[in-house]
Amino acid sequence: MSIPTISLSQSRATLIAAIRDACLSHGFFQLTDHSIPTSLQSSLFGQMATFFSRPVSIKLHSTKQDHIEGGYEEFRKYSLETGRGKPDLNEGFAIGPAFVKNQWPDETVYPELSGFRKTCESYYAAMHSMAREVGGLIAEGLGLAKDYFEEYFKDELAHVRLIHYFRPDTVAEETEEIGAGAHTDWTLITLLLQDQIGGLKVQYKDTGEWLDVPPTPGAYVVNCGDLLARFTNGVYVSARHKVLAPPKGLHRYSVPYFSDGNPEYVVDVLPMGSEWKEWVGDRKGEVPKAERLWEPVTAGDYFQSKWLESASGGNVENGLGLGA
Ligand SMILES: O=C(O)CCC(=O)C(=O)O
Ligand SMILES: [Fe+2]
Repeated sequence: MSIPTISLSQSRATLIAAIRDACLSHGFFQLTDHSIPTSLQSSLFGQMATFFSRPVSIKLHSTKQDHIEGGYEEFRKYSLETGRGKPDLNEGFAIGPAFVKNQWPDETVYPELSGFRKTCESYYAAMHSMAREVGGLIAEGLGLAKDYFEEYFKDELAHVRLIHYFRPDTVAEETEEIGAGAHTDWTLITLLLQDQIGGLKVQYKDTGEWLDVPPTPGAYVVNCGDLLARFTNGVYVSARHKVLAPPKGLHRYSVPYFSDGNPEYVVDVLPMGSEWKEWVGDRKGEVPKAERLWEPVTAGDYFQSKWLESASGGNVENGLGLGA
């Protein structure tokens, strides 16, 4: 059993149906034959390796100042698994849209980082278009117009997060350590690029089994987030996933694009089209209010509440920011 791999170069109808099946079963799939250039992916990985290899004191100069901004996020800053009580073994660099403050490293002071900002901005723009494209395919699969989510994507407060996972010397090899604790994403969809190290696992809702998401060069791992689950009243799966810490000496790099939406957008059960009937059996038509699983929420409020939960210490007994 593994998550499906779906090629973007097939007939639109087949593609839409394949994505819908994946959203209904695993909530995860890999997308191949997309239009993101390999050269952009490799320059991004190159820039990430250079940035994260700088001393912490330098990286701290570009520390992110609040939840919507971009910038450096220290090792062990977050704990994604509610109640696990331990911080995740990763550091990151968040990139927000141009209308928020991004704490870029000063490339005149650190010439080794020249091109970092430009590469990150190109990558962000490419991911925003890809998210809109995938959003269109998902909308059509729900029997809605292709541009149904346009208002959601307009002035979207999405973030790309450059992530660097490693096991510090102080953490024994034999301990089972977690790079990112089990969680669901807070997004409509997430588009993730991962390197060849592996360690990402997704829980299959029917059996509880943890399935590997095997590294596939250049492919995007796409998953449904909590907002897509809310839009579909829980029919599309926002699956739990986690990342194991790499073995000592190995470094894993991954890059999710979190489609968190326009902060003002109200997320509520969709007016599902006629096809909804055919593929969801007895849950047909517009889902009656009495059966709704969640109350409407703005995308911005949802993002803020989840961010505070993972960063405030809510998931870690003695607070966060413990440093490496
Ligand atoms: O690094 C990965 O493979 C996944 C990261 C992730 O799930 C997250 O940051 O939400
Ligand atoms: Fe995630």
